[in-house]
Amino acid sequence: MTIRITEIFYSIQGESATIGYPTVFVRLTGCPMRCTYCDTAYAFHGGQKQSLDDILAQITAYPAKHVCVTGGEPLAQPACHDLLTALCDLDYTVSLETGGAMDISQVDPRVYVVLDIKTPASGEEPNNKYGNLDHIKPTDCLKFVICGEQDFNWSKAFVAEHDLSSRCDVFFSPSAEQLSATELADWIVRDRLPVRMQVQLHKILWNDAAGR
Ligand SMILES: C[S@@+](CC[C@H](N)C(=O)[O-])C[C@H]1O[C@@H](n2cnc3c(N)ncnc32)[C@H](O)[C@@H]1O
Ligand SMILES: Nc1nc2[nH]cc(C(=O)O)c2c(=O)[nH]1
Ligand code: SF4
Ligand SMILES: [Mg+2]
Repeated sequence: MTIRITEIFYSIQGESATIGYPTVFVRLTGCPMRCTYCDTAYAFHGGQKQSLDDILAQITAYPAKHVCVTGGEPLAQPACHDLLTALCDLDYTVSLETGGAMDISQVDPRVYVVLDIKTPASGEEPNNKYGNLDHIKPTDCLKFVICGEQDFNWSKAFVAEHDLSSRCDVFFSPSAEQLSATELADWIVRDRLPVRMQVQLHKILWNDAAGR
């Protein structure tokens, strides 16, 4: 069994509930979606097929307790499930970044799922698998990457309609260089929304296109 990998690197978690923790990132190659703002298009193609043992050896070489499995779309490769379970068995705190086009029901329940709900301006809203919301645990996160005021209004209505904030942490994040973080924060405060504001910490720290 092999998994196609774009990169494995050690950095500081820049997003969602485990922000700030030293973390090993495993970026799987390939994605069925094409979000307008995607900062990781370099992971759509290429990469290298690697065995689970080789992947685990690279991860365990770093002194981190946290592993973030991301992409591309990690769940587009079925063997991602074996990787997630192997990492949980090694007692890592494992988070999975997923874009919501794939079924999350078979993800190891020890994994912290970060499920991105694609907004209209992402261009991928029709590909949201809304049945995934039935499998969200209180320890998971939902994330909305917001490109502008229409996205904000859509996300606000969606959170209210499904009472998402009572189910788990909900993050609103500005699409980098497209919407000002201050403006988004002002809207959240103005409308008294029960959501968590997030900016991508790694872009503030290193101004990388994708993060490291
Ligand atoms: C690169 S994706 C990989 C995982 C998965 N494909 C997904 O979309 O969740 C990781 C996270 O980065 C976010 N992201 C990508 N480009 C972004 C940008 N320009 N600004 C803010 N967040 C971005 C995505 O929405 C997603 O939450
Ligand atoms: N530092 C850093 N934190 C991240 N958290 C989620 C990331 C991702 O690309 O999924 C990411 C990333 O690319 N870099
Ligand atoms: S789903 Fe994730 S990796 Fe795929 S295009 Fe959208 S942001 Fe990029
Ligand atoms: Mg990134």
